[in-house]
Amino acid sequence: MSAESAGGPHRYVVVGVGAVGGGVAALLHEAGLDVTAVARGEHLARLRAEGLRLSVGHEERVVRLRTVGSVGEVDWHDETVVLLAVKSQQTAAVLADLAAHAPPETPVVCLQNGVSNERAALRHFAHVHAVTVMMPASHLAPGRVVVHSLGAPGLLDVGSYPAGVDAVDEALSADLRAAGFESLPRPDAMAWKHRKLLMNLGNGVDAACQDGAAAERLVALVREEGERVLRAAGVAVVSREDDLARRGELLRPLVRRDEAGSSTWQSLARRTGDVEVDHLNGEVVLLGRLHGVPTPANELVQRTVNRLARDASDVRAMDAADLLTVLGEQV
Ligand SMILES: NC(=O)C1=CN([C@@H]2O[C@H](COP(=O)(O)OP(=O)(O)OC[C@H]3O[C@@H](n4cnc5c(N)ncnc54)[C@H](OP(=O)(O)O)[C@@H]3O)[C@@H](O)[C@H]2O)C=CC1
Ligand SMILES: CC(C)(CO)C(=O)C(=O)O
Repeated sequence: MSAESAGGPHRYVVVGVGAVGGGVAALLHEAGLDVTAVARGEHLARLRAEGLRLSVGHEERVVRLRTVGSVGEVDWHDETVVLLAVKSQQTAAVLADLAAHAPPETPVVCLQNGVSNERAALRHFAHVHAVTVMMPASHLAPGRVVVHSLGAPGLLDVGSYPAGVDAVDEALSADLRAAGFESLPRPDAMAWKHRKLLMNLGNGVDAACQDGAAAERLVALVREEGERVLRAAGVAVVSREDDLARRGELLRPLVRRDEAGSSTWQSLARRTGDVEVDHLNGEVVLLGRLHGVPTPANELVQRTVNRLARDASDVRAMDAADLLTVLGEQV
């Protein structure tokens, strides 16, 4: 626990140590926090054999994390906090596993995009927390994580789900600050996550389509639908201005477009076979259906990106102009 921390000491179990989870686990570990990483496959083998090759900004080093191959191998304690950092389509399987092994009072923190993970976690665990993840990072090869920021490695504001701030939020936020992140406890974390959701509606287009004016138009369409749907659903969303003010110049990402795109681009680039789009554009589609708002652009992006993932297609192989034509739109 950091000296600043309140409500601890905490032991962090990070489930999913890819771009975000790997970066957070490594930096918390380097700050002296007790961290266990849960990984799988070739990534797990590399972490055990060679450690995590971590780049942050221009610096690179190897970080030796305590690593296990499943949550069943974790030595669970009362003070354990789970940081869930898998893609949203992987959450259900992880939660089922966690429910079988972790004590039910374990706090579960969703270090993820989208807004569906917290609700899913609450079916199994009474204490769920939400983090708005502003952290451009990539994990494109086993054993390797790159944090693309020249400023703070990430901006990770924390709050209780569905609302409020408790001692776990305060302690986690302090530990994240001790690890170099920018972080504040926030009682309205989900309003921030809904603003982030609107931004992430562009992830699928970034993964599927070449850059250019047509892609920009398609992103604008999915976001306009998203704004309309959230308004119709009466969901609280922080303003674009507040979001921009919070980001300020804190991150200064160094992402090179040829090296890593959005997290959905990375899933497609790694040919993982599945993508997060059902929990990003699919969230807008779901809310649209519940509230009688048409969402053709989000439906098309959802279907298209799922198909590309299933077919293990190349990234950015499509021309967004073709998708605009399907929608009866043009640049
Ligand atoms: N990357 C980024 O820049 C950002 C990502 N985010 C969000 O953060 C969340 C995590 O994304 P990201 O870090 O990119 O994802 P990654 O795919 O890079 O990392 C997820 C890791 O979890 C592993 N995993 C999945 N299921 C299990 C399991 N059951 N047991 C152990 N390990 C498992 C994956 O393994 P495998 O590869 O085998 O599937 C992978 O190594 C997402 O919600 C994303 O949208 C938010 C902001 C920025
Ligand atoms: C880094 C960022 C903001 C945009 O690409 C992101 O959230 C993601 O990749 O999912």
